[in-house]
Amino acid sequence: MAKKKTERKAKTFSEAIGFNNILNDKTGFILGLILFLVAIFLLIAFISYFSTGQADQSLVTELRPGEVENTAHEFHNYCGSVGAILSYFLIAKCFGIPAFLIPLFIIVCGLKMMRAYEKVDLWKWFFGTALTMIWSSIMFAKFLAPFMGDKVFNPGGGHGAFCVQYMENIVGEPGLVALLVITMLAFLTYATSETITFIRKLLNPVDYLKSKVKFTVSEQGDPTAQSTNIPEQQEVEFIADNIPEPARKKESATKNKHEDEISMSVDIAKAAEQADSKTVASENIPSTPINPREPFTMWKFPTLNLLKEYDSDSQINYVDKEELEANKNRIIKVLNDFGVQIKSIRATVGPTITLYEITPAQGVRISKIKNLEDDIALSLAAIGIRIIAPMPGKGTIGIEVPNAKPSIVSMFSILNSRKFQESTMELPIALGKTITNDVFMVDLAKIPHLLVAGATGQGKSVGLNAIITSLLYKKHPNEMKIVLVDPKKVEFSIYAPIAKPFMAAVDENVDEPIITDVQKVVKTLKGLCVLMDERYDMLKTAGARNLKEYNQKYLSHQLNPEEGHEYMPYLVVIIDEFGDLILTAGKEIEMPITRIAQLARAVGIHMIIATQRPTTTIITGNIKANFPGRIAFRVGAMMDSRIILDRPGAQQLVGRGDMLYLNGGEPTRVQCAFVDTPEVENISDFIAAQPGPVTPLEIPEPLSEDNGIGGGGGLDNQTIDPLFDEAARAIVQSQQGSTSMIQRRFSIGYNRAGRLMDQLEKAGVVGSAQGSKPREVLIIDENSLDSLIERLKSKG
Ligand SMILES: Nc1ncnc2c1ncn2[C@@H]1O[C@H](COP(=O)(O)OP(=O)(O)OP(=O)(O)O)[C@@H](O)[C@H]1O
Repeated sequence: MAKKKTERKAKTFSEAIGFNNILNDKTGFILGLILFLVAIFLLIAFISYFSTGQADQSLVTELRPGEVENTAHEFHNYCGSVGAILSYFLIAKCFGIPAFLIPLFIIVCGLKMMRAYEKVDLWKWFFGTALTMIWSSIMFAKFLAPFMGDKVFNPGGGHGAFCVQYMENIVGEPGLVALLVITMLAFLTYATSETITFIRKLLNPVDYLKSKVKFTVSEQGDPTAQSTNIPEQQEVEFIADNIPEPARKKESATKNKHEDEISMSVDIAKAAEQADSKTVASENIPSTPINPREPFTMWKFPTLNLLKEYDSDSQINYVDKEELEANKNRIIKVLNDFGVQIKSIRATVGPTITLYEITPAQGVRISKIKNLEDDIALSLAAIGIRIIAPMPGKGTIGIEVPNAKPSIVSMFSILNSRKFQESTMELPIALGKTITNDVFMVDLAKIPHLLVAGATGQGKSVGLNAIITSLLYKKHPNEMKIVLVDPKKVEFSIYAPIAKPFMAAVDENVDEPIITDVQKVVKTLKGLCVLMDERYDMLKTAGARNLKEYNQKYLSHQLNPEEGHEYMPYLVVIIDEFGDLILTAGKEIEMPITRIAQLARAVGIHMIIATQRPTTTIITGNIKANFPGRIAFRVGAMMDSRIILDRPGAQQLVGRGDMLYLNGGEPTRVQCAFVDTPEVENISDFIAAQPGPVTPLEIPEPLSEDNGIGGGGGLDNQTIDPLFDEAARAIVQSQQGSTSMIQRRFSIGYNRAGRLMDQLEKAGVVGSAQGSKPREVLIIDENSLDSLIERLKSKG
């Protein structure tokens, strides 16, 4: 790819003619200035040629040695003998009047070299001026010459006159005229697609005029309404960007012509600002007294060449103007059919979808358009249409329509962006690109836990890989550890090489830290709960409120390592196919996950759980309450979307990494970055090849099999409330975990009922408090309760 880029670069005009080798800023400027002056000289000589050419003719055609010096002022041209000779050669001998395009092109070259107009594409100018000059020289020779009388030169020059003669001999006068018209049309069509529309209108003027008469846009009869939102130059920009013009599809005969009348402004998302370094993380040593990266201060972060570059990386989104126009017309038609008039329409082209933003005409209620959702979707006949009515914060309606040719958002383009490279987030996760082509990043440390769900094959695994990859590009092994749970056994095996530097595991798993066995998962999660408690104790003794504060204190020598203080890495726990685990191990899994999710944020433990089964048995109320960050890939049904995001929308995604990200507020549609298995393998091998930690970070063992969560861990039999059994039974029978119910039922005070609830939580009868809502009851029937109470008693 890099090679491709270089090849492409070498084709720029300046390089092709060797400008770049001689150009530094000053020489470029001086050369540009010289070119500029040469062009002005030529222009004066050319203009002067019109009046002096006849007088100089004989001198130039029969030039004798020494005459060039013009000592006796024989030449009349303002620019002397050189001006007379050049004008004669370029105008009379070559191109006639169109030779004026030569100094024009030289001026453009000069301005470019002076860096006054850096964005000028000299190749385009070269071909544009050369072709125009050749064509118009023939044209002038054919049509202008007869009117020029006895001028010394042919207006098309020697070249024009010769070509006219030559072609007329072969194809006659009509053939020559036809050739001139065809070449002109071809050139104009290439230069701007408006030519096609113009010719169409020209070919069918009656229909066009009829449509003009029929058309009314504004309900209120406001004649200016239709033109208010037609940013003309946007259209021009759009055309000038050289958008590929695929063959126009046959339009339906019944097409409503007035659709053409509402112009659409098109925003083509700009490419995200790219950085130019090879690595994305700063390798600078922090300026704290203790270096947290010791002893691996020479750690090299993965380089960008480990990732694959795609063609789409070097260009902005592919834009098919025909497609935009067709969609626009269909949207306007369907709305019109239902009596909804609109004022303006605006399209924003993203990597995989285009957002059409509609401003309804005055007096049209948004609810009316909202009711037409299905009709619009039906008329556009494409999957993945999402209607946002109204667009939050705007008075418009958004219709997201998938692009016929989506572009891949490569991990390379995301990690190479300035936004990612300059990010100071604690745990930066680069997810992909939004519709406006902005790199979409979130800080896992702030989310603080993420739920990822979507039907199978819609991009979940790629999404998890993108998350892990972005963390590996930014974090040092001392700063972050990962716990990977992979019941499918194959998804995360590519990360095996980074186990030692980057993973954490309980003692028995250190050799194979990627956990695939359910019992090991339970043990690891319980171990994480113990680690969490230990970290809390350390934070308490250090007087720190969270891991960041604690680490800062440690690094600035405010904590004594001999008292057990050490630098604490973030822990990211990633559980794939979380649904499978819940189905096999149930509450045993859910409870430690809930506990970690509730409490672990402050101590730097963050969780990402993924499932392809978005059902209420798997994504329970408890899970939802504790996983504020949600990512939904495409799902099969609206119900699934409601379970993941608390709203519909995910069923309308297009798949292949199209996702909705939600963390409070409104969901954002993001095209997930694509990272392929070979790329992840490259990164893993790169990391594994360097010196780093030799064993995974050890997670403490849970105290005993039953200890910890759900086994009555932390429940002190001495202080257990005498009403414990009865209260537990009342809760299980009513399946209602409410403190006020206990208060009422046993006529006890609020404090005692609260303590009882805490004990019931520790015993695993009810879940944790959820604000004012009743707690979730974790024991389904009395039999299970009896066995739990028996276990608690036997522990004594
Ligand atoms: N961001 C993306 N960009 C482009 N294509 C993608 C993207 N994400 C996924 N795909 C395509 O979709 C295919 C399936 O993706 P992936 O394996 O991530 O799905 P999944 O949801 O994890 O499936 P499963 O649940 O069966 O593991 C990929 O092989 C790839 O071709």
